Amino acid sequence: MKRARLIYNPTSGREQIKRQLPYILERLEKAGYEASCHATTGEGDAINAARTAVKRKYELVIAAGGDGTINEVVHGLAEQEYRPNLGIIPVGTTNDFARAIEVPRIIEKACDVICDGHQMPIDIGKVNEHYFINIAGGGKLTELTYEVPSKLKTMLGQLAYYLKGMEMLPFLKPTNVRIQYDKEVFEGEIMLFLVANTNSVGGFEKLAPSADMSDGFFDLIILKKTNLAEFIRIATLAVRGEHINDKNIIYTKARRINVEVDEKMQLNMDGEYGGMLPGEFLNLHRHLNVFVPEHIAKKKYE
Ligand SMILES: Nc1ncnc2c1ncn2[C@@H]1O[C@H](COP(=O)(O)OP(=O)(O)OP(=O)(O)O)[C@@H](O)[C@H]1O
Repeated sequence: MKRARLIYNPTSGREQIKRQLPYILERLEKAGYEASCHATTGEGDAINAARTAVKRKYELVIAAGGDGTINEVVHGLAEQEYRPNLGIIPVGTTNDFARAIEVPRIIEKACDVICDGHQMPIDIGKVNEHYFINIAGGGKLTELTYEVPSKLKTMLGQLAYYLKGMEMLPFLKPTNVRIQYDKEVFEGEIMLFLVANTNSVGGFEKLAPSADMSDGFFDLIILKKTNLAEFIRIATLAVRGEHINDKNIIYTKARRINVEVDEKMQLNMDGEYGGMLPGEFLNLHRHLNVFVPEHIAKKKYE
């Protein structure tokens, strides 16, 4: 019999997952899985729970939580040779990745997606020893995000927050970097760079309009040094996806991106702290099989 392990964060979002556990486990059993679950206890625990599920050779691992929990589960699976299929139940405050693959935030419907059994092979990003499934990035702006008390989780969700809270903007400072992407190089001062695997980032659904999560490429966005007025203008354009042709933006596809920095720079991965730069971003092509709605799987992959 196939076995499924549900890894859930009991503190995610509005904490509705706990009440729904019997329902989820029953749905999995009906779909032919022997199902069990693990409640995460704090930072890093979902990584260990995913590693254990790999060791025990589960066929399916389900991450239930926000982007933080999903990132940790992806980390625990992606580093292994044997990788169970991944299901997502989006019950977090922010679920950009679930939105990218169109998994609904309603638990019953997310269970339908898993139990219907349509899968899609998804690229995973790796930088140094960290993994991401949605987006990574760096720059002073992304460092400021950790100081935001409201804990809006993804970087650009926080950018939108900053744009509302204008008092943060004067703190935006450019950083000197050398970014090598495939055979090209950018050297100079930037406000931020983003390495996107999907086009769904904190409400900016057109930030990386041509991102394709299984083409083997990242969408790289570099925002060069700008003044405050230009920065706000470009952020406004980004809402409509009209930033990509701006002279201050480099927008391109790349498989391998190497970032060198003058000063130390923090890395943001799927909205969480992801270690320090310098680093090399590698695209692990079609590295994880993820359950998606039928119409998404049919579009390209079946
Ligand atoms: N039992 C727990 N108690 C407190 N924190 C936890 C627990 N389990 C996991 N966490 C932490 O919660 C973080 C955020 O989780 P996640 O992204 O799933 O939820 P979220 O609802 O989107 O986030 P948040 O409530 O922080 O806005 C995880 O990265 C993890 O480190």
